[in-house]
Amino acid sequence: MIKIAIAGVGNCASALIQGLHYYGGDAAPDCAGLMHADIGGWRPSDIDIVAAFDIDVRKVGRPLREAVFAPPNCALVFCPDLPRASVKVSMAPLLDGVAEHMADYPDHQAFRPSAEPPVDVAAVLKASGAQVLLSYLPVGSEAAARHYAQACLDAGVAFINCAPVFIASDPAWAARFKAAGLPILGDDIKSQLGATIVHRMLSRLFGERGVVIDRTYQLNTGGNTDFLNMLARERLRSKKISKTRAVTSQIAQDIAADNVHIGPSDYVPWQKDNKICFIRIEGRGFGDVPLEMDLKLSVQDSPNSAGVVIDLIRLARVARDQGLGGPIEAPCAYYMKHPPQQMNDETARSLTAEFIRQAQRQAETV
Ligand SMILES: O=P(O)(O)OC[C@H]1O[C@@H](O)[C@H](O)[C@@H](O)[C@@H]1O
Repeated sequence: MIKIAIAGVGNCASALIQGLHYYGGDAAPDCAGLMHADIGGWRPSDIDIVAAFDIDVRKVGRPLREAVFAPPNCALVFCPDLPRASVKVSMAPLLDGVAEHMADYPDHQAFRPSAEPPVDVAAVLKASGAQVLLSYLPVGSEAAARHYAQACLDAGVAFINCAPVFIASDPAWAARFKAAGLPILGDDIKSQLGATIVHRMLSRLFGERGVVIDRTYQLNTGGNTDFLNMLARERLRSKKISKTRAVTSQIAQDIAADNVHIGPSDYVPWQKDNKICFIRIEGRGFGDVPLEMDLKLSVQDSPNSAGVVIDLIRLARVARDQGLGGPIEAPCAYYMKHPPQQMNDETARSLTAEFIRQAQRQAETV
């Protein structure tokens, strides 16, 4: 089994945990909806959650199978019956890992930090036997993200950083993971078929077809706690950088910062976990003649993220077994918005495929 721990029992954790059970049962024998059924001999049903951390009184102390459906979680329920055996959610140190603006909206006013004393994260990781920690902290949780990264180093655990806090892409942190012989995959999850991958692919297409991009925007609205938290503009610094670089790295020519606007745009409570993205690209083609493209994408945000995380967990385990420390470059570039090294998605995909093929070969010879 691949033993994982989860920091942050929000909508993304809900979708992932439902997915683990969904793909472990008879519901999807053909594995439709997965990018990879098997990575290095590991299937989704081989993933076991051995520890979970949160701070919300409605989740802490409860079995994870119940906590994932506790408010304010609102992810689509596509697999309601989760197995009985499940860990209890531990109280994490508060730090800055608390979403903002919850007092302003009725659905969120019941939020309180649990009165339970916070656990020692590294000690819980060690005692649970976790091999990989997944960070689903709210945007802007700079101190909390570093706390979990340090706990991974202390406990000998691989780290997957789904949040837009720069750890894998910070050379100092990357070096510390490398020295410890522990893989790190980050930063900021790029969803399975979401705003970033679509905007990147289209930006690249313009360049490949000789069309100059003059201006572009990506506006996103949603109604989950992630979007609520992002109303706090001061928490958005890294997120804006991450999302913007993910796209501008794919634009063939230099483009002035003023001509690119990418970000979370508004919180619309009734949208719940439905994220709606509007992309506009204005360019000039043959004869300098203008053209423009508008696109609307509507997705369920959390399953869209889980479709990527389910690969990353298995890649982290494979890398850990191979003794690879530090950021694993190709999967970081393929699955994350702000990797240590940006690549185009075609290159990142083929290098990741090669990494998986090698892991498969090793699994077959064992
Ligand atoms: O759709 P994109 O642009 O790839 O971004 C997706 C992800 O971005 C992360 O920052 C969010 O916290 C996730 O919930 C989300 O799935």
